[in-house]
Amino acid sequence: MPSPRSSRDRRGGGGRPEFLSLVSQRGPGAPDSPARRREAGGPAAAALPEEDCMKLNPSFVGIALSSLLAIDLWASKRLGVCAAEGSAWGSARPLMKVIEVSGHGVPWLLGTCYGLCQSHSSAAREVLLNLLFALLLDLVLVAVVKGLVKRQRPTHNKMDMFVTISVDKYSFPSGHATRAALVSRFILRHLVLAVPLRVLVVLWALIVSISRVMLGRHNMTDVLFGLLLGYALYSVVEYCWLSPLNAPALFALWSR
Ligand SMILES: CC(C)=CCC/C(C)=C/COP(=O)(O)O
Repeated sequence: MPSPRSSRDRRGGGGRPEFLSLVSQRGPGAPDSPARRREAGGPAAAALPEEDCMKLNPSFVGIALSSLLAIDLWASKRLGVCAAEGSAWGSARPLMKVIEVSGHGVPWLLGTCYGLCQSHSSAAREVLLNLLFALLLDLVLVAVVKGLVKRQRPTHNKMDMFVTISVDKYSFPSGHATRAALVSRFILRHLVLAVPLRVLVVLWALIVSISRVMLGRHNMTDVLFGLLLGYALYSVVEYCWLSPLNAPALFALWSR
């Protein structure tokens, strides 16, 4: 049984805690250092503790991720050809900014609310109410992820965007890309459109997404993740689909 004295000794003289730095614990002269164990020989000598091995060899996943991020930064900078008026495709910047507005939250929210006020059929009301729910869910989700990840926008981005909120200083994921994927999937599922129009909807989503990198607003990974998130979010919206049966109060608000 350990004596009261020995436990006091471990804490250092006078009852004060004793601090052990990693250097004194792991230095070559330290009693339990790997080097000492190797010198001492014996079966346990060659086996390094797992934590030491991990420090010496950065993991493969870590290297792969940092390489991917480096490629992302490099390629996104090269593709940011409309990032400023003086950039390689600077003359296309005004057109890119029109495309940017076409995927912005404000026109989509206002347009959906306007449609709701004008709709006379219960089917249109149901679809538009769910579109409004989808757009709001998207805004909240993107804001939460941006706030958690806090990835800065590319250094070549000029922050001259139309109506932003505080988290929009961050870039991961691209809110325009999530909205483009979500809205286009929604439209393709709930609007009866001729094939050329369906193709146009898909093209619009792709152009909005590509324009984020060309304008220098985002890195490619922000946009790719945004597209995946928006696509997945549509499935959530469909799963929680609002109808007069499960949300009668909401539908009563818009019926006349
Ligand atoms: C203020 C409202 C209603 C929406 C903000 C829309 C917006 C500015 C999103 C940012 O998009 P990116 O992340 O693609 O730059």
